[in-house]
Amino acid sequence: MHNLWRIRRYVRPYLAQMVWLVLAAFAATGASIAVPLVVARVVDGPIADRDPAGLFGLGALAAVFGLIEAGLIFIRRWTQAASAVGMETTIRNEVYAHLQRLQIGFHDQWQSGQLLSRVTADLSVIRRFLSFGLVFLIVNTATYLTVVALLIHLRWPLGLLVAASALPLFVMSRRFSRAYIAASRRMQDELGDVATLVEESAQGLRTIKAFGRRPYMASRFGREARQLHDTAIGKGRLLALSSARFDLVPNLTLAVVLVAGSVAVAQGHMTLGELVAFVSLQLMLIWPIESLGWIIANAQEAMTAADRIYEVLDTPPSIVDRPGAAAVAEARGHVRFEGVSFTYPGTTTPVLRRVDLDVRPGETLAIVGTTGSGKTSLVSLMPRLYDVTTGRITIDGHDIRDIRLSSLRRLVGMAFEEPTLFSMSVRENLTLGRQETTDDEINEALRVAQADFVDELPWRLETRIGEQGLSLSGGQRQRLALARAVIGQPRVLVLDDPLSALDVHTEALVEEALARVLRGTTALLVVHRPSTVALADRVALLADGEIAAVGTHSELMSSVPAYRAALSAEADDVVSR
Ligand SMILES: Nc1ncnc2c1ncn2[C@@H]1O[C@H](COP(=O)(O)OP(=O)(O)OP(=O)(O)O)[C@@H](O)[C@H]1O
Repeated sequence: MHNLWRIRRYVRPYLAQMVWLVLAAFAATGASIAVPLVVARVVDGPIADRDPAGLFGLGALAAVFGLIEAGLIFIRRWTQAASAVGMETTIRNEVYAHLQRLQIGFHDQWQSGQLLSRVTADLSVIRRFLSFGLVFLIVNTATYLTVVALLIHLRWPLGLLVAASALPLFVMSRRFSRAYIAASRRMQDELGDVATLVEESAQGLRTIKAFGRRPYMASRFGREARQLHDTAIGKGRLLALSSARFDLVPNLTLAVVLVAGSVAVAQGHMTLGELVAFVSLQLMLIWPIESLGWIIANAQEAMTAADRIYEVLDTPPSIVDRPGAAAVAEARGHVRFEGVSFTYPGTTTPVLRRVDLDVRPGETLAIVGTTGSGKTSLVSLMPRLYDVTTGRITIDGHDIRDIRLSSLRRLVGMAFEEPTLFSMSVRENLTLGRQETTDDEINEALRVAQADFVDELPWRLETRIGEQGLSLSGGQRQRLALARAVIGQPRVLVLDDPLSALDVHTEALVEEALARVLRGTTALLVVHRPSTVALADRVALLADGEIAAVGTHSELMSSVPAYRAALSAEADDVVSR
């Protein structure tokens, strides 16, 4: 309940609209309550007196009330839709922005399908609650109380009987809500699991097909979908059973009222018109009671949805600007790792231990090591994708945690082994972090990355690339990612094996152009192939998370057998790939 209550912050801007719509709903209910009272007058007046002229006036009055009710319902529904969609959009934008702010460590630990279902399905549940559940909860409760008060006023013994029927309804609704909340949380979590599977399968479709794993994946998906189906059926059954029970109470009460009311009319304690009005009013209670099950269900779902959304929103981003962090406009690019150790969040074994490195301005340091030795982890610390666990990394003597993140990410350009391109134009992909880049700078970056294939694309820089750039080859994607990293000549360039998908000829061309870029910038270069090592001034050998040796390529070749082994193992690996 607490988290659902917190949603009120998003309701506040729409408070005036919400008040209007509740007032409209009240007025509409008032108009509909008035109709049975007019009918009572019709029965006891013109019908009993056989006065057709009187009938006309009261009939017109009932029609006016009917029209007013219809008009007010239109106003309510219209305002309702606009305000609820507005609130949903605001929350969705906030959750999305928060997800962007959260560190990579958070995303490592959360399945993307779970996040997806929170941003879509859970928010729709909250929208439904704000637009229907909440409004009907208020209006139906008020209708119920008003009608019961009127019934007691009309004929108190029968009215009290109707009021007493609220007791079993109360007991039933408590039981129902307890069972339903567990079922709805289970279903929302399972929905997230299914979304994760769909997303993974869409991304890994090629691998699945290539390994002939379609039947296996289909059966895995079938199992999850079946589970979701069973939970949904269980939830539906719970709702159906409760709705039937909720429905039974007013109908049984109605039967008792009809019998007792007829006796009262026969004994002259009540007029026929009063009985008609009583029964008509009592019929008006059926919808508020029937809808009780649905409203409780909707409120429970909204509570679990709010819990799930706040699980994300309440996770504070851990990689943020420190208080007093400053922008660094000009840097020479002197990079130092001082006693750096790093353990991935949520794990206990350090993947980097006591790493000390000194990369002078303009120097290129290659990082070599066997697979799993921690190369990617090491370079990921540079743009603060993760923060060091102990020790520090400095640029020109500033701890990178004391540099504003926006400034740091301008100083540091990065290309990953797995290049991610977005469903946008080549230009937008290239200038992702630097919108102000000129065409000349873009062309220069494309030249360095040997990405002249862009000229042959149908709309050159404006060509949209498919989802994740799938319509490009692996090598083409890598070259675009490399161009993106070198654009604007960042002071520190971090390249995590950016040439792995290139053929030998293209690689040689890229290396040649890259050599010129590297002269003007400090670079950390994760390298697998001996040929790429030539780009570096010095090499650091990483073994099992520790720096085993630092020196020039020829020094290490001649004096460190582990270096020779690491490079030849990588070379073998490349050949076998
Ligand atoms: N997100 C993560 N969470 C937990 N552990 C991780 C994560 N990413 C990598 N690791 C672990 O950290 C260690 C170092 O991985 P890393 O990717 O840095 O090695 P690498 O030298 O770059 O390997 P490769 O040459 O295969 O790319 C490995 O044992 C890996 O299992």
